[in-house]
Amino acid sequence: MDARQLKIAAAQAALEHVEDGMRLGIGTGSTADEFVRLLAEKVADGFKIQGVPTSERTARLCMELGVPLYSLDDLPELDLTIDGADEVDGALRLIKGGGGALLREKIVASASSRMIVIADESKLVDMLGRFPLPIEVAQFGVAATRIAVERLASRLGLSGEIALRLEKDGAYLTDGNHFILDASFGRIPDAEALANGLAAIAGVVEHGLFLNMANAAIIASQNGARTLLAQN
Ligand SMILES: O=C(CO)[C@H](O)[C@H](O)COP(=O)(O)O
Repeated sequence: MDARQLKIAAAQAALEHVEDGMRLGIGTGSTADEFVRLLAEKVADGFKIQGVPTSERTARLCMELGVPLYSLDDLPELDLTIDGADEVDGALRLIKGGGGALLREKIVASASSRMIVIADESKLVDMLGRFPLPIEVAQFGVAATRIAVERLASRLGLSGEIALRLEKDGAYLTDGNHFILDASFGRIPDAEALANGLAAIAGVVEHGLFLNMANAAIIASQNGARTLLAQN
């Protein structure tokens, strides 16, 4: 299986957890896109779901393919969210936000009774931190926020570049009109301390550490898709 087929395998396995009539959070990224394509085929066959997208990108794809969408304000309590991840550790703690949708992804996952992560095995790590941690920050005072993040990192014994995410026309802007700082700290031994510290910084809107959120992760490899369950 090539990289795309692995994503499709994970998405296909996740679809088995989606029941007729569910209120469904729909994630963002290339793996989540495969899930949307498979879901759209079921919807075309008469399967009923109410979807809440985690980004404008996912909303566009859903609309193009006929997946019914609602806003989270219309459907503030969801049954299940299916989303990708940039990293997954053995305790199903995640780094998310590579696609820039971390704030909406975290809000939607938090509004869901269950979250299932879909990924290929390249995303599995023994400790979070190989992937740069996305931190969504207010545009106002970004230099001061970055210094506050650096000081926090140093208190926790972490170091590494903290880079403003760029795209071709300048700084990358999230759907909420915020900037992203990508923090290359390397291995993060105490993800809880980092998450708590980031949450306490005024300019930080949200960070990409998703701790105690995923109930299951469906990991696709050449041997098929296997499901890891959270211990909580
Ligand atoms: O967090 C995300 C977007 O903000 C994505 O879930 C994450 O980046 C994984 O994307 P992909 O499936 O393309 O590897």
